[in-house]
Amino acid sequence: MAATMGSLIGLVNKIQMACTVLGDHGGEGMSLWEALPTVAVVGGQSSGKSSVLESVVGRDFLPRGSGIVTRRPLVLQLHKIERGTEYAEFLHNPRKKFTDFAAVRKEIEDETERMTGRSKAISNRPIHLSIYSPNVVNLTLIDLPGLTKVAVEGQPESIVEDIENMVRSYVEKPNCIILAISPANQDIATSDAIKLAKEVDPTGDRTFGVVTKLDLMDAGTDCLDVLEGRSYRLQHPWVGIVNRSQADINKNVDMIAARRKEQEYFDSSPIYGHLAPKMGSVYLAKLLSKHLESVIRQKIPSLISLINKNIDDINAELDRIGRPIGADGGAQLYTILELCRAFDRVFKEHLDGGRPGGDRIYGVFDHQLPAALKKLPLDRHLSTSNVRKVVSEADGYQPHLVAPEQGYRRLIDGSLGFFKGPAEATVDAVHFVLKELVRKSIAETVELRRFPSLQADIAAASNESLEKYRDESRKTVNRLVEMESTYLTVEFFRKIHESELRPPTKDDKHSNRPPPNAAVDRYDDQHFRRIGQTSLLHCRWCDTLKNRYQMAVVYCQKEQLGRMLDEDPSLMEKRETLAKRLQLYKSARDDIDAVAWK
Ligand SMILES: Nc1nc2c(ncn2[C@@H]2O[C@H](COP(=O)(O)OP(=O)(O)OP(=O)(O)O)[C@@H](O)[C@H]2O)c(=O)[nH]1
Repeated sequence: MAATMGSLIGLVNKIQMACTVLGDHGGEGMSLWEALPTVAVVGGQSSGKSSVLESVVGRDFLPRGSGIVTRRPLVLQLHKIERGTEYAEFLHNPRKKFTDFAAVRKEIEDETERMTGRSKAISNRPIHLSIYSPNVVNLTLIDLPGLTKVAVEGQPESIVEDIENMVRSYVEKPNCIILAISPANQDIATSDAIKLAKEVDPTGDRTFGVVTKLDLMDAGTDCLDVLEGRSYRLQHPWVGIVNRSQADINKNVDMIAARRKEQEYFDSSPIYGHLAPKMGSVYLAKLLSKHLESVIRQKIPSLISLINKNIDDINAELDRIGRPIGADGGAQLYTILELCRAFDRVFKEHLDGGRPGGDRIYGVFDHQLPAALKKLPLDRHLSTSNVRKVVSEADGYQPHLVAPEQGYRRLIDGSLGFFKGPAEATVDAVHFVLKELVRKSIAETVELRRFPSLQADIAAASNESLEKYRDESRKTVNRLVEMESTYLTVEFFRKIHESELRPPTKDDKHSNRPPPNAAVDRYDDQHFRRIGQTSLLHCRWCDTLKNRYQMAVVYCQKEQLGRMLDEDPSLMEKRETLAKRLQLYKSARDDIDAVAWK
């Protein structure tokens, strides 16, 4: 890994900003925020926290005042730029570039109030401030409210504990680098910062001890025991600082001048002179930056795996609840058509194989219909006695030459009438199978799951089509039956006549065909049996009545796109959030890849 130092910290800055957009400030579970190293400035009130931060930055920009000034964590990201004027930017107002740092201070105050009101309450929602300057090192610092021992006027008693809890919630994270500020004019043993640091980081691995107000120590006392690590041992060297005094601030001594003055203090100090190169705010900034980089470097593999895990989790969740759909009409129409195609595929698989259910249609044709046809009372209708009755009623006793035409017509019409029942029942049976398959296909189309309205619409459109096709099928089969009746043409009777006059063939011996001369007796049983059999033969031919069902074609109406794609609003919102998170995690991963493997 040949990543440059600056780019590593720049990367963390970027990911931290992403976390803020994600609303991820730590808390439940292992968040990305918690995985990132940060530097938190901790100390008692008036210990000099703001002063240290400002001298690290080299600018005055933090709110000043008595009592509790810092009431929201301030995430301060320092970005080193090569040249140009320095400026500041807030994440809550990213379009505005601040070049006036007094305005930055004002905005911090205003933004604090926006969250907490004018009260002296505190909030753990951080304010994000980025400062771009040629005079800073890449560093992310978090300014936290000062630890206090007593609540002041207007503050609830719980404030002491609330602040401690908030500060603790930051510094107890194993990735937090603690900048513990203690004023030199107080006993280090009573330092709030050291007390808390000791509690959350007993080995002192991630605590940087900073002693302020060295210039304010009583004459004849010094802080060498602390600065040389004898009073309280930490893994990192202690750094002494001399900030601007209140008098300096009042005189508007500028920061650059203050840094120079600080360096002069150490260089010329008879007590601290030997430590001079390792003292002061400039050195502190470099020390922190270097440490932060080495920490980030170690963290990269675990950061990548955490991001990958988050991406996997979000993808799984999105697969479960569905991915966001486009907002414009064209995209929605496309989505709907895609969904309809998905449904169509499932439905066709049911019909053509791949999924069960379509075979029941063949069952209707192969079993149900033949069984019903077999049960038709044709034998009774065409029994000799009924044939005699029908023929006698239709043609009377008028002698008919060969075939009693009216009688034939009535017998065949009557027989064919029986076919209508099973034919319509077949249409209905197929209709119900198809309807059931539509229901099943909708339920089985995974893509449709999130769109209850579209499901209902597809069901309605499909059923409407099926209903239409049922009517058409009924008409068609009835028409087929009627066509068979009108088939009794002159030709039909001529053929019967011819067969009556034809001399008997060999085959006739085994048939019931009477000898030609029997035709003379027009009223014997043979005659009527023959009429019955001819009618039956004709009707049996009708068994081949073919069903001409057309499978329902399902289509979607283009109208009502919005209504069809309406979803549970909370689900929609969740999906949008997840999609946004996913995008941020992916870009964070890209950033890491770009820095880590450059
Ligand atoms: N002489 C001198 N004064 C200092 C030094 N550090 C801080 N001060 C002064 O001490 C006062 C408090 O300093 P701040 O930097 O505001 O302290 P803080 O810890 O941020 O205070 P709160 O935000 O109120 O908790 C200011 O008047 C500073 O000028 C220092 O090293 N030397």
